[in-house]
Amino acid sequence: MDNHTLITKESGEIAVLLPQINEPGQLKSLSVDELTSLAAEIRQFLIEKLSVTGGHLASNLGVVELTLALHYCYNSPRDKFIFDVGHQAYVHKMLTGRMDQFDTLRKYKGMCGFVKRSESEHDVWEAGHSSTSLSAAIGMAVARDLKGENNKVIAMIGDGALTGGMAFEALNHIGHEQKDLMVILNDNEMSIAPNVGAMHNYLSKIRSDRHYLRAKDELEMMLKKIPAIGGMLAKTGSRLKESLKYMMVPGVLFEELGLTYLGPVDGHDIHKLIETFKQADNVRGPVFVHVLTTKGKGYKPAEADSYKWHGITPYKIESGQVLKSVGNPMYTDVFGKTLIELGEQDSRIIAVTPAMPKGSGLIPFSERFPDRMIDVGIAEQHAATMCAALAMEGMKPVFAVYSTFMQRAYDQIVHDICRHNANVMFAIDRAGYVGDDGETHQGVFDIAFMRHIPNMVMMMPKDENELRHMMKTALEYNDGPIAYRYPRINGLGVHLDEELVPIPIGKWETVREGEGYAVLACGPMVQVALEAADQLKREGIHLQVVNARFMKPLDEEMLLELAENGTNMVVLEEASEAGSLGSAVLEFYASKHIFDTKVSLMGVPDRFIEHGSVKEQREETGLTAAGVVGEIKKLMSLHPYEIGKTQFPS
Ligand SMILES: Cc1ncc(C[n+]2csc(CCOP(=O)(O)OP(=O)(O)O)c2C)c(N)n1
Ligand SMILES: CC(=O)[C@@H](O)[C@H](O)COP(=O)(O)O
Ligand SMILES: [Mg+2]
Repeated sequence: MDNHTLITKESGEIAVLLPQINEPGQLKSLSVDELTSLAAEIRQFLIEKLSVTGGHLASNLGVVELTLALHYCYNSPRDKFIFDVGHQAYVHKMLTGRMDQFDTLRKYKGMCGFVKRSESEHDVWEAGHSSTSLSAAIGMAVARDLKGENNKVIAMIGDGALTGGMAFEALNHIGHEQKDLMVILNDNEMSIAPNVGAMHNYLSKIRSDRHYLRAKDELEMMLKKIPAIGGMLAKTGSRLKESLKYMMVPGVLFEELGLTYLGPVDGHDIHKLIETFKQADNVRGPVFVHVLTTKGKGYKPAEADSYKWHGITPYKIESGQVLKSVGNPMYTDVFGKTLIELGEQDSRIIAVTPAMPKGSGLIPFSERFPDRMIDVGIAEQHAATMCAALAMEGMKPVFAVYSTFMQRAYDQIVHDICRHNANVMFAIDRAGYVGDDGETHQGVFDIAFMRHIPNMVMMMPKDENELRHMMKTALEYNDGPIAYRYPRINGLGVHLDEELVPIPIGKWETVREGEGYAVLACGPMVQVALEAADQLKREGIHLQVVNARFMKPLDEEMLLELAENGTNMVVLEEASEAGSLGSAVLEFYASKHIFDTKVSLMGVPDRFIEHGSVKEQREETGLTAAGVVGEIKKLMSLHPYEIGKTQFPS
């Protein structure tokens, strides 16, 4: 593709430098002024491309100069660039030969929204989940030294990602190991939401305090002037130096951890960035470079509200108007609204979010009950254990968490919540396929890793109205942890009951009568099964559809009844086929020594499912009405059932 066509005329500006960049080595011949012009062209490109595809605009606009300076100063892929989360690597992708793929960003079979090793040799570390970069950096540095190589290892971590426990664990180890590596803190004072926590407060102090902002060199010069002569005076001198350091040297916390702190440096000033990296190159051991950036830099709407523009759907460039498809309320919205209703009734309810207040639909709740919504930062493990303690003190915590991020808290769920049998309610959002974020974010493992834990109750609603009833069920359940999981899609637009009635624990419902063959489905798959039943009905086949709304406990009575009737069945779920509801059904029959019942599994196969729309992901894995029809017909041919015992109205 001709790179000259990359920048449209819409902006009236034509890119001059950008079309010439096919690989990062070409940057080295540019002057700082040219790099600055290139930064403007990159921004224009991103603003235009993402207006069509959507994506993580604000984070990427903030790191344009930083990424340019890194590629200018170092030699990727020999030097290893590790991007934390990996949502802010668009500029890196542009500079490493992928400019022509931006029209396919996050699209099915298109370019991934995160760092992806199969896309480029310059992508050395994949992520999607936060706070892994520092562990990756020390791992690569140790390996480099053992291999006797001498490349640089550079981790770029955001201030949000720095709130994650893993990052602290890694810093602790990095300071101990004293390997040569560079940690770049991209501090834009934002996680997705405004950042939280004591570390955030500490960084803000460095940012804003004029004393702290003094150049470190200047301070060191001052300190050197304190006489270094023997005896009392020397002792006093060194104590004084230490005190002054604590008072005046920025980043002393990182210095005390064993990293050389450089900064804070303006992350939009390429000249200063280059100077700082040169300085860093002269340091032995780990260096911590504190870079200050503005999230959304260069696009007014994104600068003004980077929260909204963190991950954005397509928009109009001129007005910044976001083009959202109108549809039924999302499950998340119904969750948020219902939580307020329940919160009015029960003051013990406390919502806990690990850094996803808006994504989890909790903003209205936090506005209504400011003291009862806690954002703990990117700290899923801590959130889970804290919820256990809240519950043990008589509160009713709702751990609102994306399925994928809950993976972080597995041990805390086992050890602190389930073992204590604490009354924690889990609101597991993004359960099932999530669409354009792709494989790192799919919510398809939680049934498998939750249902085997003693004391856990787990359910999934067939529609948003049932979600409301499940939330009431959870609130009234006082026998231990209970989870309701729901997908990242619009609801069905069903009527929402005002009066909420608890559902009997472990009771499934038959939503369509049938004979001989049944689909046991959960969540949105119930709708898919009903569509399949409609298609089969036209062929005279009466498929029973069961809303298997409890993943644990199972409706054993219904399962025994189905077996007694000789019903052959498909278990349909948007969850890993291994270990989820289908496995639970098979385990149940095996435990009862029932081996005649034919059970076929339709779930997510044993591989990671890439980005695309939810529809495409379902099609790829056969979780569609057509897929169910095919599977039922296969069952019919392998295990014919004598149809005709029951009469159905036509
Ligand atoms: C374990 C985990 N929890 C939550 C998230 C969701 N998440 C993605 S980016 C992000 C904010 C990261 O903030 P920061 O590192 O400062 O990057 P910025 O977008 O500000 O550049 C969050 C909370 C995640 N990716 N991983
Ligand atoms: C990078 C990241 O992890 C988040 O920004 C994520 O993309 C948010 O996903 P939702 O759009 O589902 O809230
Ligand atoms: Mg940030």
